Amino acid sequence: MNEFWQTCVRQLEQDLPPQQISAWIRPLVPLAFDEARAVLRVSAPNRFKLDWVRKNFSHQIEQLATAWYERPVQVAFELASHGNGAARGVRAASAPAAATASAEASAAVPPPPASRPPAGASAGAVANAVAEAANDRSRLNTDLTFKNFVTGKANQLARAAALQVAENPGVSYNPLFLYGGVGLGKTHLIHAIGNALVANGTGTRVRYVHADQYVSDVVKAYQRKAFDEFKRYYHSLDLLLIDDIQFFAGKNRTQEEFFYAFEAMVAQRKQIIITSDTYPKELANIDSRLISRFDSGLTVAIEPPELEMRVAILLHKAETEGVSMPEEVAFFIAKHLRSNVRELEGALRKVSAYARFHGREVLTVDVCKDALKDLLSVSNGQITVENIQKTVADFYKIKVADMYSKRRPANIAMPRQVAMYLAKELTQKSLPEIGDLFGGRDHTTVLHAVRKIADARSKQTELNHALHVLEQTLKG
Ligand SMILES: Nc1ncnc2c1ncn2[C@@H]1O[C@H](COP(=O)(O)OP(=O)(O)OP(=O)(O)O)[C@@H](O)[C@H]1O
Repeated sequence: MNEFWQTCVRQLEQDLPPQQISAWIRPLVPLAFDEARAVLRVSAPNRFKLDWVRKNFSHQIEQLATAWYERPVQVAFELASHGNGAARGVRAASAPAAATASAEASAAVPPPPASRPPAGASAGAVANAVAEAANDRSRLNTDLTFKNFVTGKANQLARAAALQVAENPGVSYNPLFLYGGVGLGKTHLIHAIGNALVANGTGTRVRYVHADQYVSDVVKAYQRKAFDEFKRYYHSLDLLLIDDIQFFAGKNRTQEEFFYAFEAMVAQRKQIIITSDTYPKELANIDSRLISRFDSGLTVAIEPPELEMRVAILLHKAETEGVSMPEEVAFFIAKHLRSNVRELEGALRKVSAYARFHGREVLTVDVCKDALKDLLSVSNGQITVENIQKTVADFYKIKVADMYSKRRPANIAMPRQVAMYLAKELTQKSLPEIGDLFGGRDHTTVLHAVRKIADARSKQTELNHALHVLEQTLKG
């Protein structure tokens, strides 16, 4: 297993910039490989790193492990405990080190105050230790700041609102509700707000929590009958950043607890910032009193970046990672990859690893074409009806098959009509051809859909916004 791990790290070093290797990969410790279940256990030094690595690198590590062991391998991340030999990744002076005896133990328990730095430490070291402890408690990622958040038309409103909240927490917009599709920078922006407040040095108690984690904190508080402690902790925060709130769907007890925390915090002018993949009223299986609270502050969308912004993001990321990228190369990538920033980051990593591996010092369009062959073949070419059907189905979270099916419940019929409207608007296909591609429907059905959506779009702001996002995603 150790041999695998060394090879795995070496391979990741080819694909990822050095900062990411030292921040996320080096602190991981392989614990054991369970032959029977084909599970590789890997520990991370704290909850934040664990969540981040699980979200961003587990796929790559699993692929490497699968290739090494020559069968599908699953990677199970867990928090380092003092006993599992991974403690070297845990900062001795940081508060959570004391609290993370096991993965679960720290979850519902409020982190203790920062422990005293060791005697004899310099003032700078003390400040660093305190800042590190604050960051560990807050689960903030210090790499995600306003400074490295590229702004454009798609996110300028969200960024302005975020800056405003960072300057006047609890006063201006409470809650701030940010919504948008995957990989568009919602998480980045809320960490930036948290980091800005921690950097003020006013001792603001900040906590970033993914909605999934909050749900599991509620479950653990339940199991341990520790609700008072749970409440005291969440209600005592000055800033709560809660990511991907759509994961509260159907979790009634979690919603109830969150409702109390929300009311308590807002009444005391403590700031709450929420992200979601959709705007409040569109959230499914969330209590209506919560939805109305979510909408009571400021709700702002982050939209997919337009071409120039995608170029700016690529150039910025390339520069920070020490990759020299000519503008024409950035334009080439940005023209072909249109959906989100995470996809652009992945492309940049691929291109630079490919260039390094093949000894190509200068990135050219030809290098990109080779390096991104797989990605480009998927996104290449004109807008097709199939592409529209898939994009609309993803957006409304229905099955692509429902685009052709005869089912007619409203949650399917409306997206299908939207897809027909976009097919008419964005492709050269005739009404009968579109009808055929939607499960052999008559051209009058398509015409009806096109007229209906065009009319509704002019009257309903939310629909107009959704269509704008879809058009942007499809056209780039
Ligand atoms: N405007 C931006 N400038 C610089 N980097 C960005 C920008 N927007 C997004 N990113 C980067 O893109 C990646 C994905 O962003 P992030 O995780 O914030 O997306 P998200 O909207 O929270 O997505 P999800 O809903 O999937 O969690 C991150 O590495 C983030 O730093």
